[in-house]
Amino acid sequence: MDLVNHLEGRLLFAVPKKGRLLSAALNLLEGADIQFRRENRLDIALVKNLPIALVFLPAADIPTFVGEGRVDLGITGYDQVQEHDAGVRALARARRMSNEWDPKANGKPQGCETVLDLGFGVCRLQVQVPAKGEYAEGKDLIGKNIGTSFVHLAHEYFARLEMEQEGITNTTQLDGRKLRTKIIELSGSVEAACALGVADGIVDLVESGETMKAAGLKAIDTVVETSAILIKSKAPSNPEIVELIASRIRGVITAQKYVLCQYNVPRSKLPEATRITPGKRAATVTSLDEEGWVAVSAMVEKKRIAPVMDELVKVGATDILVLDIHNTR
Ligand SMILES: Nc1ncnc2c1ncn2[C@@H]1O[C@H](COP(=O)(O)OP(=O)(O)OP(=O)(O)O)[C@@H](O)[C@H]1O
Ligand SMILES: O=P(O)(O)OC[C@H]1O[C@H](OP(=O)(O)OP(=O)(O)O)[C@H](O)[C@@H]1O
Repeated sequence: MDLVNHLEGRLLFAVPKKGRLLSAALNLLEGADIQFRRENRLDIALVKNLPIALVFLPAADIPTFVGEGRVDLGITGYDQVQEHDAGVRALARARRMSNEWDPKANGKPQGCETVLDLGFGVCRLQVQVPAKGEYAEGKDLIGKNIGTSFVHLAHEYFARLEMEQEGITNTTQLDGRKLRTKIIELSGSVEAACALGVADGIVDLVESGETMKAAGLKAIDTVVETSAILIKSKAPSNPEIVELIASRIRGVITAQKYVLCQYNVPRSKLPEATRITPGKRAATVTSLDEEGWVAVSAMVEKKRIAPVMDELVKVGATDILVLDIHNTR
């Protein structure tokens, strides 16, 4: 089937085609009941049960497609959106410098908006240097070679440091600055750059720190803290479907974050117990057949459930059950 000719009237939703965000993004789609079958090697998949088409793109390109309004919705890293925005700022600066800048040139709304933090893909974009070397802070790298895939964020980071060093406080003077620090664009395995003599320092992502440690590097500063986000274009083709998808995904995320805690407690202890499990809005309290006892059910953050159960036992709760929540709205 020629999929491209079946896109008419469908909302386009970009999903990372590979890498760290792919499997969590696919889990979210499944949880939100977005049903599709992706043909081998095809980067477009029609959704069976909604007027949506999924477009599988590199995470780094998704902010461009969404920002230019070519795609309505997307899942990518906050770091990628920041890098894209820094690239747009760089282009605008270059145009201003060459007097080519025409603010009315593009009447269409540009840029993307964050709809939701998705809670996965959590890591930091950090400045890293050889662990045993002489560099201790970002400014020690001014004038040196920096390897990175995040060239625009690295450029802005070092431009700021250079300006600070020169006592310049007016950031508009970023325009037309020739950076003394050399930013070297690398597309992967950035950590190898120092050991191979390509760079004195790097700007790259760190999650557990294993890759950094294995490469004999240490972090000396953080440029951006990031996690996966749902973004939308400023003028989506169908705002109602965007809201529907956002609401379904929000429900899945909440379900993943919370468990349902149910227990019985003497009515006299109810105020203490509901202080421990206040619920999202409020705990649900029902009477039990047994005189003087009530049953309580409340949503509790998954990561807090063990201490919450300890506290409940202390105030006299019994028959405590913890249940997974499949979905919520
Ligand atoms: N170690 C990590 N832990 C958590 N999230 C990460 C990690 N590495 C990357 N990410 C997130 O996933 C996004 C995509 O990175 P990833 O390395 O998977 O890229 P990719 O699309 O496979 O491209 P590449 O070919 O450059 O590796 C990053 O922008 C970041 O938001
Ligand atoms: O702190 P850690 O848990 O070790 O994770 C950090 C690594 O993960 C990412 O790379 P990835 O493995 O996705 O491959 P890449 O280098 O090809 O981008 C990132 O670029 C780091 O190299």
